[in-house]
Amino acid sequence: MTRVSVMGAGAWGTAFSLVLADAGSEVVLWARRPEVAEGVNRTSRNPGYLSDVELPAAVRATSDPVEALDGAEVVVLAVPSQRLRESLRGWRLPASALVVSLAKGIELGTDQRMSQVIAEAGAVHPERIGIVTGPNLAREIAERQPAAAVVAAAAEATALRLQTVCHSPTFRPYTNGDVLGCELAGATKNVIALAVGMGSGLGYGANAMASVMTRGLAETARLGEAMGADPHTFAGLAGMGDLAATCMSPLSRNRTFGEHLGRGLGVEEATAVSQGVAEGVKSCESIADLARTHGVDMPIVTGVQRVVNGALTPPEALRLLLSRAPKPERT
Ligand SMILES: NC(=O)c1ccc[n+]([C@@H]2O[C@H](COP(=O)([O-])OP(=O)(O)OC[C@H]3O[C@@H](n4cnc5c(N)ncnc54)[C@H](O)[C@@H]3O)[C@@H](O)[C@H]2O)c1
Ligand SMILES: O=P(O)(O)OC[C@H](O)CO
Repeated sequence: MTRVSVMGAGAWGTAFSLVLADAGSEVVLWARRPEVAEGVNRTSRNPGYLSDVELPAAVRATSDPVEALDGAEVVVLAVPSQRLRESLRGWRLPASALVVSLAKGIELGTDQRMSQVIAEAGAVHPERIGIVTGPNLAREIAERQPAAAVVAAAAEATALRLQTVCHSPTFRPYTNGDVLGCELAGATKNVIALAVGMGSGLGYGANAMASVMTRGLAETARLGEAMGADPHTFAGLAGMGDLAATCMSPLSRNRTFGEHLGRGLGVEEATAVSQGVAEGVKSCESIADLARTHGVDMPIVTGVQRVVNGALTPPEALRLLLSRAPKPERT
């Protein structure tokens, strides 16, 4: 039985703990708040997130990171992207453990992907790092609805080991060696979902949604190719798959946040009425920066960034997108 630590007891850390336990691992879930850890141990439910979901007996919790990490063969990092570096600085990861990121974001200020933050701040060799991504809305996963996912790692042995560790009767992970492409796709789809949400908040329907999704994927793939990713990644689960789930589902925090903006709320007001982290609100800045650095045109990401910064309203951003010079689809 593999001993896995899940560091972060939010919606996805909690749901993924259930997957790992269903796949046969012994899981220790680290929660920042002692009352959350105590609640998990006493009631087999996380009082803070998905509180109606009963967790398997193989999941126990602690608020002590040293206890959580003790003896872990696999460490799963489930804190928001912008909090990963500071979290890693406070933890001592077991020397030989595989380290997996669940976060979908790009770090502000450094423009680093999560695997890069783990290598740098956690002093972990890239061969021991993996990520899990794909169309995985936490609520559906916790209800054991079927889903596929991607386990990406530079080292094939790492990807295969992690695939085994999280392959449950309802969760089907595929391996992928393109860590860069998978991470870019996961972070950028959150920004595209904000744009789709804005369109929905403005009252637009399926045509607008499909147009933003498709052109959003085109600009994501452009950035990926410029940075050296495999173009096929963007048509797969980490790309098209996750984009579709996030943009279409009312469960998505990013899409919902965008809807609030589209209905006229400001970023602070939308944050106040939102539950859980909408990663795209921060990552739009770092992805727009990556686009500038690599000379890639990303009009949807840039439009979202300008709305988030308060430079444009959603209707103004839409008008700008539609008034761009006409061009062939494949440029
Ligand atoms: N919820 C989903 O459906 C889902 C699915 C796939 C991937 N993800 C990704 O997983 C990551 C985590 O998302 P989530 O849904 O669990 O978020 P969440 O908002 O539900 O929970 C975030 C967790 O991080 C903790 N946290 C917040 N600030 C922290 C800090 N400064 N230091 C340490 N811990 C802190 C919170 O206490 C909480 O336990 C995000 O990058 C998200 O994009 C989420
Ligand atoms: O709720 P969101 O918008 O963070 O999306 C959740 C997942 O990333 C979907 O795969």
